[in-house]
Order: sequence, then C-alpha cells, then structure tokens
Amino acid sequence: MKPVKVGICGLGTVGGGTFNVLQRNAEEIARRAGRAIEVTHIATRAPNPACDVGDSVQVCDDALALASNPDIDIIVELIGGYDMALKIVMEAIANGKHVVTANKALIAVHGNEIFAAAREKGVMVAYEASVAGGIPIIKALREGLAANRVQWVAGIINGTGNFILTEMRDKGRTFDDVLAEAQALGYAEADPTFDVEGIDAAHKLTILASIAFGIPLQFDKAYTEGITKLTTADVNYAEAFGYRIKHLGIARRTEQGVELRVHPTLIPEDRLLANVHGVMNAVMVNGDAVGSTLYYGAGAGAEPTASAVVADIIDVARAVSCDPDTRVPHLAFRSEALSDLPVLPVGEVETAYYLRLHAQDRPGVLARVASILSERGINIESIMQKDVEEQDGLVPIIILTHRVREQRMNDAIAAMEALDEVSSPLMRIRVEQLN
Ligand SMILES: NC(=O)C1=CN([C@@H]2O[C@H](COP(=O)(O)OP(=O)(O)OC[C@H]3O[C@@H](n4cnc5c(N)ncnc54)[C@H](O)[C@@H]3O)[C@@H](O)[C@H]2O)C=CC1
Ligand SMILES: N[C@@H](CC=O)C(=O)O
Ligand code: NA
Repeated sequence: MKPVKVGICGLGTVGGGTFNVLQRNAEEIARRAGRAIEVTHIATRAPNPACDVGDSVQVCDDALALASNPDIDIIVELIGGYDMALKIVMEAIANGKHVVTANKALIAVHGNEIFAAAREKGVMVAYEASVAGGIPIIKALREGLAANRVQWVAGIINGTGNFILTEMRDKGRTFDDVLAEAQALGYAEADPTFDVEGIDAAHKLTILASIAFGIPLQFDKAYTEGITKLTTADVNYAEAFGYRIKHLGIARRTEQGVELRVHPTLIPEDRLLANVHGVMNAVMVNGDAVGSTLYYGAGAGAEPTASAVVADIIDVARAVSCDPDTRVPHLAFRSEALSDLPVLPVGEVETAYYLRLHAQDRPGVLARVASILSERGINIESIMQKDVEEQDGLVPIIILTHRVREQRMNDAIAAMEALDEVSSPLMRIRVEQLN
C-alpha cells in the first residue's frame, strides 16, 4: 500500500514529540497501520531543537498552505488557539483531508461546526490528544464503553493544575514558582490562565460529556472555577477531616439534565483520584453495566501527548478506505441521534460542602452560623473551631455539610456573610464522595 502522507502544523512541544515518535517507531507503526506513515511537510514559526527534521521533509511557515496541498493526506494541527487553527482545519476538510488535532479549545468551542463539515466531506477529525494527553480516554468512552449508559465522568484533567497543587502540598512551594516550572516543562497552555482558572479542564470536560452522554458540545454552559483562591490552610483543614483537595471536572447525568462543572473538590483521601499526583491525570467513568472504571496516565508533555496524536494518525490511516458511515461517529453517537438533554445551571447542582469562615471569638457566633444552616434544611456533618487567631483577631471555623442544592447554599452563605461577627467572603469548596 502507498504510504500515508502527513503534514504537521506546529512543531512545538507536541508537534516535536509527534515527529520524533513517528520517526523512532516508524517500522513498528507501519506494521500496525498496514502502510508507512511519512511526514512530508511541516509548517512552523520556529525550529524545534529537539527535532532533527532532515532534508526529506519540506518545512515552511505557512500552515494554511499545507491544508490545501494536494500531496498531503492527513493534516495534524498542533498550533493551538482558535483562529488560525480553525482556518487550517476547515480548509483541510474542504480539501478532503483528514485531520488529527490535540486542540481541546478548538474542539470544545467549534467542534459541532467542524464535525458537521467533516461529515459532509466524508473525512475524519480525530482528537484523542485533546483530553488527558496520553490517556486513551476518548477511545475508551467512544468504543470500549459503548455498551453502557454512562452515569458520570469525573477526572483530574489538567496536568499543570495538578502539578501545582501537588508541589504546593508536598514541598511547600509557591504557586508562581511551580507554574513557571510547568511552563518550562511544556505542560502549560500558551495562556496559563487557561490551566489555573479551569478553562482548559472545562474544554476537556465539555468533550468528555458529549461523548459520554451523546449531547452536542456546549462549552458555554460549563461552570468553571480555578485553583487560584485555594490556600495551604484549606489543604490542611481538608486533611484533618480525611480529605484531599483536587481540581476536578465532573459531568453527571440526572433526571433533569447534565451537570457540567470544573472546580476544586474535597474527596476522601482513600479514593484513587485523591492519590493522583504531579502532571498525571486520571479519569473515572461510571457506566450502568461496567460500574466504575479508572484511566490514568500523563496528561501533558511532549511524548505522552504525541502517543495519542500518533495513535489517531494510525487509526485514520487504517480507516481511510472505509465507508464513512461505518466509522465511529465523531461524538460517539450518530449525529442525528444526539440528545437535547439540557446542561443544568450550577445552582441546580447538589453537592456536600466544606466552608471556612473567620469569626470573632464570642459566645453565640457558632450557634448563629448553625441556625442559618438548619433554617435552610442544611445538615452539618462536622464542625471544627480553631482557637488560633488567623485574620485580624478572627478565628477560623470549618464546617462540612451534607448534600444540598447549590442555590440553597448560596442563600445560606449570603446570610452568614451578613453577620457582623463573620468576615466576608467565606471560602466554599464542594465535596464529592465519588462512589
Ligand atoms: N503541551 C502539552 O502537554 C499539550 C498540548 N496540547 C495541545 O496541543 C497544541 C499544541 O500545544 P504545544 O505543542 O504545547 O504548543 P507550543 O507553543 O509548544 O507549539 C506551537 C507551535 O505552533 C507553531 N505555530 C504557531 N502559530 C503558527 C502558525 N500560524 N503557523 C505555523 N506555525 C505556527 C509555533 O511555532 C510552535 O512551534 C495546543 O492546542 C495544546 O492545547 C494538548 C495536550 C497536551
Ligand atoms: N495545559 C494542559 C496540556 C494538556 O492538555 C495541561 O496542563 O493539562
Ligand atoms: Na487522550
């Protein structure tokens, strides 16, 4: 069979890793794909010192030109961002080329339009690397778990954020110091606020929810909260109650609709997800037939991510000659069978809560706080008042509650913050048992 010709757009962390893995494992990859996979063109703005591109590859700086080059079969988009990446992908599809991308921002925000264009042209758009880097979670959800009605998906899906939380907790390093290291290691997004404010995780969760529940991509409806407000004190208090704080993406199907939320979360310290450290990611999927399953691996970095990109290239190379109607649908469910199950506003989500407030050390304060909660039907699981003064003579009170709908908790928090003896704002972190 003729070799498959690949054009790589972007030779940065992931592009460089992809080129190197394709070269190093070329023989083994050809044995799996049934034909050789050749990188014939690369478009990049800067050379990558980690790649020896040689003379046989044509290198240019015009990525859009690759998308219309008739000599290329598969365009691998590894530039990132929305604008140029969208142009390249749509141009490639218009020219009948298959596309492989690691760009979760692009898929989460423009995926519906991209997949519609790809269906029209009968081409594939593969995006395994876009969620949880090297973990084959898209494959697992779209194919391995296809028998199941998926109930929920919960995961640590941003390597940079988990690396920061781990280093802060284990080594007492500062947030900014660890973030700078994550950037130097190539883990972080071009704009690292995407990592630390939960936007990157929300992109990935949007994709996971679509393929788990068969709904269109709806990034604009995801609730997103980052890790920048977490303090070492919260990490320590959580541990005193037997919990760890992880930045989770959670998508859950309920009778009313789909919860789609990214936020710091307390989880019991003995859960597997509580023990995922550093740049590692893990995604737990609960299906009605299989129960809970867990997928673990490196969520970022050159070769772990390249592992997913190259697997997609191999899949595309194998399926090129298939009838497009027999291929796995882009969003796992056939496009005409996607459901209109709504994404729920976060006010309708029900979780337990960790609350940390600072109050004057006077008799009756604790009772007033407790009655605000009980008047709203919110049960207290545990309460801890520290006798150390932390903030302007105020002492911390930490409360764990039972499960309650978020809008009711918002009302209780507003009432607590209105008390003269309590400083505002108080800290709230959602708690999940994940069982
Ligand atoms: N770094 C990681 O660990 C992971 C990254 N991703 C995604 O992979 C994509 C690429 O990320 P990185 O490799 O980290 O980025 P990077 O910044 O290291 O590389 C981007 C490359 O694109 C090139 N480029 C940018 N605009 C261009 C243009 N208009 N024409 C030609 N070349 C252009 C740059 O010269 C650079 O070589 C992004 O969508 C990112 O979200 C996904 C999973 C993991
Ligand atoms: N910036 C992302 C890269 C992979 O998707 C992360 O840190 O997880
Ligand atoms: Na993946």
